[in-house]
Amino acid sequence: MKLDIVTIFPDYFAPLDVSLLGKARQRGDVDAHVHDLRGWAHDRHRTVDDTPYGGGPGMVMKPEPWGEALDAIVPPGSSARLVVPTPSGRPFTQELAGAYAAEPWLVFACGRYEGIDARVIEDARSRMPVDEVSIGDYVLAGGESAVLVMVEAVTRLLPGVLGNAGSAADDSFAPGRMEALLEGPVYTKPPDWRGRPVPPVLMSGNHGAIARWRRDEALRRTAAIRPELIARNALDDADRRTLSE
Ligand SMILES: OB(O)c1ccc2cc[nH]c2c1
Repeated sequence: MKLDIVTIFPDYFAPLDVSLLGKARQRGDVDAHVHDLRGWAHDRHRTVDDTPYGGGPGMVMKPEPWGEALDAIVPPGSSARLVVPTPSGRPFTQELAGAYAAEPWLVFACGRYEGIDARVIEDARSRMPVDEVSIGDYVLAGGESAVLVMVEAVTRLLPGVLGNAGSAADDSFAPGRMEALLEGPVYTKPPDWRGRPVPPVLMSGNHGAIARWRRDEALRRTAAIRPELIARNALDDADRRTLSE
C-alpha cells in the first residue's frame, strides 16, 4: 500500500516509523511519505491560511497550496483515493478501515484552523475519489491525530503487518467473526496476581468451554456498554440464555 500524508506539521507523523507500521515500512509492505504543505506556499512567509469569506472566527486553509500539493503528489490518471478527516465527515468504522486496506493508494489531507477551502475538495473530486471522514463526535485542532488513527486501523489489516494475521480477524467489529460484539477481558501470566486469579476455564484446556466463556463475556460487555450493537449479531439460544441472566 502507498500512503501520502499532507500536513503543516510533518513531525506529527514520527510515530509512523515505530512499532508494527515502522517494520511494515522497512519491509516495503507500506510505502509512506509525509509532505509539508508549506512546500507549496511560495510567499516569503509560506502562508497557508487566510481569513474566511463571509466573516466568522479563525482562518481557512488557502486553496492554492493544496491544489499544487495534490497535483504534484497525485498525477492525472493515478489510482489514489483522497481521505480528508473532518468532524463533519462520514463515520470512520472498522468496515471502512477494511475497505481502505484494499486500496492501492491513500492520500490523507490534514486540515487545520477552521478547515480547508471547500474548492480543494471539489477540484480533487474532479479527478479522484474523495472521502471526508470523521473519527468521532468530538472536535480536534486538526486532522493529524485522525490520520494517525486511520493509518493504524488500516495498516494493521494488511497481510503480514500484525505478524499474527488471525488477531485482526478476532477484533471487535471484525466482519464475520462475532460481528459487532465488544471484546471481553483477556489474561496472561501469572495465574494469580494480587489475589486475583485468572478465570479457571481459561486454563482448563477445554476449547469449547473457553470459546463459550469468551462469547458470554463479550455478550455481557456489549449488553452493558453498547446495547445497541446486540441486534447486529446472530444470536443462538445459548446467547439468549446468557443475555437473560
Ligand atoms: O476532529 B477532527 O477529525 C478534525 C479534522 C480536521 C480538522 C481541521 C481543523 N479541525 C479539525 C478537526
